[in-house]
Amino acid sequence: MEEEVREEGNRMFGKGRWARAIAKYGQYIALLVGDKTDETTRSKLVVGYSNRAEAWLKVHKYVKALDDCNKALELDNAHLKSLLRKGRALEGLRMFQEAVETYKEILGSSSFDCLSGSVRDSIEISYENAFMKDRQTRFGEIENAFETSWKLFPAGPDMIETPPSLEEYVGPVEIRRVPGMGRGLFATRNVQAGELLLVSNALTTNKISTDDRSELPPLEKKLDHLIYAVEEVVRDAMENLHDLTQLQRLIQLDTLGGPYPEDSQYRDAPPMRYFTPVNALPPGCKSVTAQDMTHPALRNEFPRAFLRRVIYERQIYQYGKVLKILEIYVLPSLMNHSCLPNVSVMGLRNERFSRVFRASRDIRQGEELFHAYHNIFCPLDERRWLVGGVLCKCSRCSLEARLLQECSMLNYMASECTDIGSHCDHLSLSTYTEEQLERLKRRCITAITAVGSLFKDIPKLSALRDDEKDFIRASFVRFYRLLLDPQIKGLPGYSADNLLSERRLIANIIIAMHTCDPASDLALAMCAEAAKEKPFLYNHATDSIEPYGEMEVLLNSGRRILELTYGPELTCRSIFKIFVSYEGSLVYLPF
Ligand SMILES: C[S@@+](CC[C@H](N)C(=O)[O-])C[C@H]1O[C@@H](n2cnc3c(N)ncnc32)[C@H](O)[C@@H]1O
Repeated sequence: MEEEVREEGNRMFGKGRWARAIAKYGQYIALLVGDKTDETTRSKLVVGYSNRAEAWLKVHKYVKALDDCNKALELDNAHLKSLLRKGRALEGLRMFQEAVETYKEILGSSSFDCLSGSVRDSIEISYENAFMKDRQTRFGEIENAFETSWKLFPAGPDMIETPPSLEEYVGPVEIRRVPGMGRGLFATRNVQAGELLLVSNALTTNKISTDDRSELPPLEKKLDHLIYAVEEVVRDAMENLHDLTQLQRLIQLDTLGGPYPEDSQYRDAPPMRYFTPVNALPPGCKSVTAQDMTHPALRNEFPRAFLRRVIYERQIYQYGKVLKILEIYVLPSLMNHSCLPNVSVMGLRNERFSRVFRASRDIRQGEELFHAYHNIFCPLDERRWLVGGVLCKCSRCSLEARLLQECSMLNYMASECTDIGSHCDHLSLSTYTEEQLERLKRRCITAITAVGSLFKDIPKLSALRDDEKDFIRASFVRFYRLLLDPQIKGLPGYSADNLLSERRLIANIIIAMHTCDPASDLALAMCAEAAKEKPFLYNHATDSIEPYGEMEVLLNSGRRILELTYGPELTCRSIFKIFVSYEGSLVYLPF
């Protein structure tokens, strides 16, 4: 009788009807328990628990799967299928260290050699993957993941199409309150340029199809998606209480928008353990507890109106338009913005939308961490309100605001830059007549010359430090970008030699560009179509331009440029997107 029930369970499993299979295996187990002393019954029970575990795995109920595996292993501690399923359940719970131990047990078992070659191979691969993920979670060792995936493909920009899947990592980072700015992230120790700070995966993402003509406006869809995502995570965590971490992260949903004094109850600086993977918690530090569940966010009590406003304000004020994609990152959402960021962000379009945060220069212990929310290569007026609808308080904006007030010529150049930009934004250059292009080009050339002389002729500007000059010049990058546009090629009256005289600026800007995502796009646009002739490299140390010919040399020079920019102690050996530009050619450098 019980065998019929088990077979029915197997049939349901074979048809992919997981819930039915789980119920049938449950029935099977219920018919057997009570008489565990009998050897045959014990082995039947092992199969029952183990099969149900497999069905739980199919529906991603890892705690339940783990529980069934443990019950099976209590009865037969050498049952390989149960050990294997236990390993997968532990991986599902992101408990990689325990998963590694479990796979090790299988590899060391006497019956391992009796398995078929392909099963042995797949177990070895599972072990290696879990090992790699464990190292990623605890030590931020993500280089292996890159190397493995990158090695599979030929070098070149295509590499970005195959980004590896990464586990989350929390490095030397802590949350602190920042006067007048809510909370921020800070370095807990001295960090070298290039060091990994965080790897975060999106809590939820929402793609909005552009040609969707349904009645619902995109914003409403995002809201629905967000609410659905909140409900899903809450529901899942309620059923699966070991996985409270994700739920805890929802506390941070309010960081999506600007400051809301009336919502101050939501705006605590939460403890880091909410964000730290279980295996990476310091000894003695407890993971999330049921007590932590008292926060309104965790009971999904964010009012819809609140979420709506959060999304509206982010969309309209921060970006000035409705975004096509909404991704929610929790810990990174506590990082404030600066137009002089010290953190670079690399977004991977893998299935979990991983974001990799690294120090883009040396950072001292206790220093606040900033990344750039938006394109920082435009004049102050275009940047200042892009920080969630509030005025940017970063040091670059403050200095620039003062200088623009005091220096009418700089002010004029800023409006000229914005005006020139509007030509590119609103009307594709390809629709311009020859004459219009020529006029635009001349304006750019005049502007470049004028910006160059500002820093020589105006005492307030010539007195600035070199780095301050550079970041103010970076606000006028558009002039250069336009001249590198294929539509405006030729440049009679403004030869490559002239441009080269501005190469120090260009080199600096390009180096700065990879410190933030949107700017990297700009670098790409700026460089992609440009001359592929002999490239040059700006050498900070000698303040000179060095010609390079060979790709091999370029790879080395990419590493060198980082060393020169960030200091010789650079130890980072991971993959970086580096744009090295010399008269505009682009190289995508893995190292
Ligand atoms: C993604 S959150 C960052 C975390 C935020 N400080 C918090 O406590 O939730 C973005 C918000 O932080 C504040 N903020 C971040 N960078 C800022 C900056 N440079 N100037 C002024 N406000 C900033 C703004 O209120 C912005 O809407």
